[in-house]
Amino acid sequence: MSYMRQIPVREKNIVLIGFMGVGKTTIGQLVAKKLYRDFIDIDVEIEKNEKMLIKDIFSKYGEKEFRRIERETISDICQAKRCKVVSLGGGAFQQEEVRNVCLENCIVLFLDLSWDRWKERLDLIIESRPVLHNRTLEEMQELFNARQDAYSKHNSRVQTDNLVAEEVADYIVETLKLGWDIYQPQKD
Ligand SMILES: Nc1ncnc2c1ncn2[C@@H]1O[C@H](COP(=O)(O)OP(=O)(O)OP(=O)(O)O)[C@@H](O)[C@H]1O
Ligand SMILES: O=C(O)C1=C[C@@H](O)[C@@H](O)[C@H](O)C1
Ligand SMILES: [Mg+2]
Repeated sequence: MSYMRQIPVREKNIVLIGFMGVGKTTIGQLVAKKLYRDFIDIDVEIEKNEKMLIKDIFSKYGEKEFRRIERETISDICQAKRCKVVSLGGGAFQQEEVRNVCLENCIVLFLDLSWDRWKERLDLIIESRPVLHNRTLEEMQELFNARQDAYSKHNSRVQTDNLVAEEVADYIVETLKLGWDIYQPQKD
């Protein structure tokens, strides 16, 4: 067995996962502010490093290349940084390597939102999410359902259906401070 240096819990990065549009970016920023931590949004990091919008990376290089860049960006940040709040892109947790690096080094919080509430947000997000382009609503629902299995690997889940972003952020801060519902997920 390889020797792994334990990261003290209070220094671990807090990573937010969940389907696109559930609020990872919005809520991650709020949580970071409340905990006096720096905030890192992986989509923003990628756009900064590549000097391109994500939708242009998709159209110029394709999704496979985007996923490679995404995987490397997350891996570097999750292993090198401490005490950050990190919001992932909605598809990142589909990659096993991303799940492993996050669950080994960070506290992973799943932002859960029902399909019915999610549908109401579609107009807000569709333009900048190429994965949703050219899909019918039924196909989006299939993708939503297909991704839930990967999101089930987390250390804690927050049901966000009836909460505004500020309330979700407050709930997360309380959860972390009081150690509510933080558990180890089953291995893949
Ligand atoms: N709890 C909430 N209640 C209502 N609206 C919200 C809530 N959280 C986020 N929103 C709104 O939903 C939209 C999408 O939020 P956001 O960009 O934070 O999602 P995301 O999870 O980061 O998506 P992606 O995976 O694509 O990066 C924004 O317009 C945001 O204002
Ligand atoms: O859910 C997805 O597959 C994506 C979500 C966004 O955050 C971006 O990472 C990108 O648009 C892909
Ligand atoms: Mg986001």
